[in-house]
Amino acid sequence: MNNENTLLSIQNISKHFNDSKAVDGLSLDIYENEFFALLGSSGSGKTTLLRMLAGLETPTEGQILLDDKDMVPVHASKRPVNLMFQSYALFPHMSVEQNIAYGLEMERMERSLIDKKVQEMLEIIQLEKMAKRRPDQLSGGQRQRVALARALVKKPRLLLLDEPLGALDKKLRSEMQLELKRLQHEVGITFVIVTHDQEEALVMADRIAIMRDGNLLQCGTPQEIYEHPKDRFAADFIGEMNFLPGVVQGDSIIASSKRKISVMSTNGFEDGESVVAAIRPERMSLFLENAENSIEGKVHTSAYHGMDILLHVSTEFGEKPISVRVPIHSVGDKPFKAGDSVTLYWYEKDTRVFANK
Ligand SMILES: Nc1ncnc2c1ncn2[C@@H]1O[C@H](COP(=O)(O)OP(=O)(O)OP(=O)(O)O)[C@@H](O)[C@H]1O
Repeated sequence: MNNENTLLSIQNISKHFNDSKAVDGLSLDIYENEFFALLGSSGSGKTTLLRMLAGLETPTEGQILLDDKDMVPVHASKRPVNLMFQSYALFPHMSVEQNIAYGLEMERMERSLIDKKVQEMLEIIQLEKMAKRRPDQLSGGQRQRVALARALVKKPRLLLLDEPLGALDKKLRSEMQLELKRLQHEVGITFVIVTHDQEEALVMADRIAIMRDGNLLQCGTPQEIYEHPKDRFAADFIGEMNFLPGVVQGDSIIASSKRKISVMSTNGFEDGESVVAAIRPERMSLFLENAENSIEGKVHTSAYHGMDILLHVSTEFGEKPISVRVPIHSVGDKPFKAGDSVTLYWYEKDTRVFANK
């Protein structure tokens, strides 16, 4: 975890390509020893920002301070920063240890020191026994670890990773997410990772920045962002969310069916304003004591997911069925059929309120 010393301060940075504003006046601080994720949909400017940090793209305006020094005038090769691409770009004719040693040899480092550093990295990535193999004799996950070792052996202040797990299959991907986190912790170097996969960002990052249209929509810990998304877009982007439309009245929301939805806070909205009440599917339940909110409905579809059953329930709250995740242990092996009557319960503390737009 970070100790909240600022390592990198991005100040009002922009990159305009002709008339397209890829990054547009973005400011952000990244801490020492932090695992930071830039998350956003395609075209939101993540890669452009990363490339500016690496020195592969010159900002139209703004500053990038690393250890209080402006990096913008500094050539990519002179920055204490390393960028790892999705295609690991290992040298196919070289062994694992030669691949890791390459950057240090280019610096003409003394042989014994190179050997020591390579050995250290091999231990960290747990591939000591495969030091003599060539990349084509390794699995995808092992190749990935070699690429990481190669990027880390020169001990950059900052490691930038652009969709590093994009090429891996789902199972290996989740293994490598944990492995990357472990590695980052062990080497104590700040990682900035670009991903469009919200689950990946939640699992790996100490903090996440959600980017939208070249700017920062929200920045916070995974829990802050999941529990308190800034607006409807962020709520929809991270995890799943039900949105029930209505208008504010006092400290409640009145749905179009006139039914009252209790909320903890109307989030600054005034009486009569058009809003949505937002509730995550796993925070709704078929059995919940003392829940302030409930609604009857009919099962529209039911899908078995192993850990839980995902129900889509038609209610008076609108055309779109409400999604509910029902843990298997709470229903046993009792199947649901379309048309079954159910009642959904949820607490007001789990209900957020956003503008309806
Ligand atoms: N070299 C370029 N010339 C012109 N426009 C560009 C260039 N690079 C990026 N853009 C534009 O800038 C915007 C942001 O692109 P960027 O690649 O940074 O987004 P991204 O969030 O990384 O998307 P993805 O997840 O698809 O890679 C896009 O509209 C893109 O078309």
